[in-house]
Amino acid sequence: MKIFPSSSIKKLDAYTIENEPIASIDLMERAATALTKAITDRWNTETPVTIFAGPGNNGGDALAVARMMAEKGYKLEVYLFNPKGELSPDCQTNKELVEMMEEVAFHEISTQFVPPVLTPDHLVIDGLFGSGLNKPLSGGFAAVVKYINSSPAMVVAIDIPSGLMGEENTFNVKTNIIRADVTFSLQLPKLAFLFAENTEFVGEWELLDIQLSEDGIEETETNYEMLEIEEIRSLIKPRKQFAHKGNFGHALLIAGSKGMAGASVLAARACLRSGVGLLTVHAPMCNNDILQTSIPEAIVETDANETCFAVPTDTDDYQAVGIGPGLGRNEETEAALLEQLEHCQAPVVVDADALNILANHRHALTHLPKGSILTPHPKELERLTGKCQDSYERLMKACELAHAAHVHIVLKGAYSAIITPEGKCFFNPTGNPGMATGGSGDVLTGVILALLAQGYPTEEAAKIGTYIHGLAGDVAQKKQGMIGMIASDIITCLPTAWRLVSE
Ligand SMILES: NC(=O)C1=CN([C@@H]2O[C@H](COP(=O)(O)OP(=O)(O)OC[C@H]3O[C@@H](n4cnc5c(N)ncnc54)[C@H](O)[C@@H]3O)[C@@H](O)[C@H]2O)[C@@H](O)CC1
Ligand SMILES: Nc1ncnc2c1ncn2[C@@H]1O[C@H](COP(=O)(O)OP(=O)(O)O)[C@@H](O)[C@H]1O
Ligand SMILES: [K+]
Repeated sequence: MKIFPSSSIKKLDAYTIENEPIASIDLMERAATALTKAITDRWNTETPVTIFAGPGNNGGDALAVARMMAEKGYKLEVYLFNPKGELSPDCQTNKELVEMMEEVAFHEISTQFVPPVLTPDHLVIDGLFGSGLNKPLSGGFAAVVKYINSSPAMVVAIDIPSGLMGEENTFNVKTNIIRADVTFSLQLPKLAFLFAENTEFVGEWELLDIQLSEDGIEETETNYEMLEIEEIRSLIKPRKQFAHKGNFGHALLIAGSKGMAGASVLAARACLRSGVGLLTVHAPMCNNDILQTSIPEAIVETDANETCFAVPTDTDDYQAVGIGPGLGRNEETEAALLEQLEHCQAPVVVDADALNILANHRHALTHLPKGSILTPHPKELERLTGKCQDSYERLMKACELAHAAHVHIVLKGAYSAIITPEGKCFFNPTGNPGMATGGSGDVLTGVILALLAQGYPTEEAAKIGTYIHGLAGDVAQKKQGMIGMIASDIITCLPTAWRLVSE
């Protein structure tokens, strides 16, 4: 599913109007019908409703919703803010329609606004501004937003909370943005919904289908997309009847140190549960017995060092290498890692301590093996790129790094972003906060390593791996609950996740 910047949404709207064809006012009617259904499904006619409409088409939507809800018997009060005496044509039409309805208490505000009483029973519908917002709210509009935010009422935002920009909010005035409980967004999500710091404004969000032109969506370019199960399913290669383990690659995992054998065990198990033909784990001598007993399916190659990775190994026989989980950061490991990466031909998944070491040797980032993937969580990314003020800036910096180093990046978190060197970002919808537990990232490294070893192109390996990892987390959450689940449960649920997307 594509995610468009606000500038493209207007064009898409126009494309639909021209090519469906449909009159602009009828498209608004369609949006209002979907909005009214979504609202009336959740709140009954007993709910006192106060609607705040702005001068543009977001306000037009709100006024049309007011009319439709009044026709269903809701008791409504409507405030239309028109400080410049200028409404969009469709907003004007809907104003005239709602003004005529006796059952609606309608107020058009041009200067003085006496705020209505809002109780915890009230439902506020926010239709002040939508995707047409072009600067942070200020003055009278900011005052209205603050009033709504300070009230105890439930708030539903139409399309996007008023005051929130669709993409960048780094320099926005946070107190002047509506804090919605629910946002009903039209057709497609906004990029801003995917950032942690905006949940306080967006609340729970739901998409409403208003049948914007499929051709228009297809033709309009965007750098942002949400992964969907159909795409992942189409990427997974079926196994041939006479397939043998040689067809599924030999992966090398360089992981673990004294006290952190667990990270290597988790990554190795996840790799084996993701279809790899053979797996060799390179580990310090002290972890040999642990690995041999806990993962009989893996081959263990011991480092000459007792406690950490210190001697680079030959990678010629491997199709992919995973490096980092539980590696530690001592000097010997640092030197070994840099040398290992310099001489490696196969694509590498670089995670955890390997990323932290690279943060101190940024020059090495630019000559990673072709097809490599970095899998940082936000803190690891900032060690590589420098501090970021918010998720948008972090995403932009990750894009710059992917471009400069010519690597793919999986920026982890809720809605993990898979970023290509060309600047495309694919957001992952699977996963849940139960995965915010030590070791979950090691599992992801193992899954992506297995896919690279099987010969999946880098972008596909990152997409499939991230999606499956989150899906396994969702299956684990259903079985164990968010609080009780641990990273090993994600591994246990990988087979079910694979079945869900491949059968
Ligand atoms: N995209 C779609 O698919 C559809 C969009 N519709 C609605 O139309 C909305 C977009 O409508 P518009 O483009 O008219 O945009 P808005 O309704 O967001 O308002 C834009 C107007 O507000 C002014 N404005 C922008 N920022 C301001 C600020 N900080 N302070 C004061 N005034 C400001 C602009 O100059 C313009 O006049 C969507 O959010 C949605 O609710 C629906 O009616 C139909 C379909
Ligand atoms: N709230 C969440 N929603 C979805 N996925 C999450 C959430 N929290 C964590 N995850 C996923 O769990 C993994 C955590 O990785 P990481 O932080 O590296 O953990 P660790 O270092 O403990 O292995 C990532 O893949 C991340 O996307
Ligand atoms: K709004």
